[in-house]
Amino acid sequence: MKEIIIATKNAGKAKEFVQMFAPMGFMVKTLLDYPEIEDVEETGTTFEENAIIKAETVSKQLGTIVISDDSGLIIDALDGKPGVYSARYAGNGKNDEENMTKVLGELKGVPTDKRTARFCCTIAVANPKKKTLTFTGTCEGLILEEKRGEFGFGYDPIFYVVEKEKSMAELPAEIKNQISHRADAIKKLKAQINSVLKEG
Ligand SMILES: O=c1[nH]c(=O)c2ncn([C@@H]3O[C@H](COP(=O)(O)OP(=O)(O)OP(=O)(O)O)[C@@H](O)[C@H]3O)c2[nH]1
Ligand SMILES: [Mg+2]
Repeated sequence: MKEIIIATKNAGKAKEFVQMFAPMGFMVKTLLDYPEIEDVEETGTTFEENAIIKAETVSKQLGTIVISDDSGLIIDALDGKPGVYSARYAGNGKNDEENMTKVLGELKGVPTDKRTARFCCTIAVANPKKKTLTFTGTCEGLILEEKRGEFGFGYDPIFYVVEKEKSMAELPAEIKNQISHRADAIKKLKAQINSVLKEG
C-alpha cells in the first residue's frame, strides 16, 4: 500500500487526511506513529513558513518524504488574528474551547457584516532530494456569536459557512472535506500527487 507521512500531532487534522487520502489507496501515518520525534517549534510568521519548518524538520529526521499542514483562522475585525497563533491563542497549553471563548469575547458587539473570516491551510511537501513544495487553500465564512454543532475540531463550532447555512461543526465530514481550506489545499496537492511523491 502507498504510504504518506503527515507531520502533525493534531488528531482532528489527522482524521481529515485519512478521510481524504484513504479512498485513493493511501495509508496515512502521523507523528502519533513516531513518538520519538519531538515537537517542532513553529517560529515562522506565516502559515507557509511554519508548514515548511514542520515538513523539512521531520523529513530530515526520517530521511523520507514528509507532508505537513499549518493552518488557522484569520478574522478581519481582529486584524487577521488569531492567524498563525490559532492553536495557542488563549495561551500555550490552552484548548479549542478556551481559544473559541477568547475569540467570541473579542468580537462581542461586532455586527454580522463585520464578522468576516477565513480558514487558511498551507500544506508543505518536503523531499530530502528535492525543493520543498507548498499548496494553499482557503475557506470563507463568518464568526458566529455562539458555538453551534459537534463535528470537526478547533474553531469549527463558531465558523459559519454562508452557502451551507450551517456552522462548520454542523456539517458532516463528507461535506467539510469538500469545502474546507484543507480540502482546497489537498485538491491542489492531489493534482500533482504522482510527481510530488516521486523520491528522486
Ligand atoms: O475549526 C477549525 N477547523 C479546521 O479545519 C482547522 N484547521 C486548523 N484549525 C485551527 O488552527 C490550528 C492549527 O494550528 P497548527 O497548524 O499549528 O496545528 P496544531 O498545532 O494543532 O497541530 P500540528 O499539525 O502543528 O502538530 C488548530 O489547532 C485549530 O485551532 C482549525 N480549526
Ligand atoms: Mg502546531
